Amino acid sequence: MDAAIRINTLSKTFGNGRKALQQVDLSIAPGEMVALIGASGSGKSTLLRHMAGLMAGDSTGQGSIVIHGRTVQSNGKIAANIRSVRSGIGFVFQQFNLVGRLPVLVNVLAGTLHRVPMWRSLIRWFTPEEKARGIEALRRVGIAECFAQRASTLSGGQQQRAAIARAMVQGAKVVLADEPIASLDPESSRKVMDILARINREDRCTVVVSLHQVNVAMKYCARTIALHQGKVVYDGPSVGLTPAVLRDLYGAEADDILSLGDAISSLEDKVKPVPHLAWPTPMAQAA
Ligand SMILES: Nc1ncnc2c1ncn2[C@@H]1O[C@H](COP(=O)(O)OP(=O)(O)OP(=O)(O)O)[C@@H](O)[C@H]1O
Repeated sequence: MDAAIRINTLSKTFGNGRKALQQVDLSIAPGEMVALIGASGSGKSTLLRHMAGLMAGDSTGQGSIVIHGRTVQSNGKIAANIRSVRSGIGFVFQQFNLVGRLPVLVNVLAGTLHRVPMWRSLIRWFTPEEKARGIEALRRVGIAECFAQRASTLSGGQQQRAAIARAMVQGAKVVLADEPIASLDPESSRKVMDILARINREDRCTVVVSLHQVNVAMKYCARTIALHQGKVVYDGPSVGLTPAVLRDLYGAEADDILSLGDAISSLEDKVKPVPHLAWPTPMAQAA
């Protein structure tokens, strides 16, 4: 089967000479839910932004990203039809990216804007069917009753759930979530992760989620990709990332990723771990 996401030899060097990604090669199958972990500065956000075509990689090599057979970027150039390619990619940001003064439902329906004519998007006129779809997405994330409220009046966790509802309405087959629980309390974190797991399971949506802590990755994702200084240092079953392996890969920085005082570990008994799929031998190399 064709990969949902294929990344070939992608590198990114910022203007200041910082090598944020180095020769990244990855293939993610349709319907996978994959965690991207790594210490601060390891390149997680940069990689997700490249996948969404929000940033172009280096043009000195053969770097490319293809999502569901459509080129996002190739050799440092974002595809000319990126708007159309991006319509199949939902992006969930750490800071939600909702328009605070607009009602929740309008924010969610922004996910349909690639499909509606420009004049309708300008006056924010949506058909009853579109509104019903938006309400249904809000129901699935558990905040349908908030549809008419201004987005700014929602809690952080509710805003993040609205952001995921926006990706659902968009009909995204790939959802990229960049540290979606980094600024949330434990209970909200659990709800957001549960919703990402549900859209993965029920909608067969491919989900790539960057996380700081490996214990959250283990609970929700069968596969983890670990980055260190822009390189993929581990790609395999999440359960394989034992403290010893993490210390091998990250040295002293492993404590950051292992931190067990975080959010979801305190809710351990409430969260059902995902069944771990059989996975080929993990790729691990010295950092
Ligand atoms: N616009 C930029 N210009 C220069 N360097 C950058 C830029 N954006 C990111 N970097 C650098 O690239 C590296 C990777 O950053 P990135 O934000 O992708 O890491 P991260 O793993 O997402 O970190 P965090 O967990 O703290 O969000 C870091 O060293 C960062 O300082």
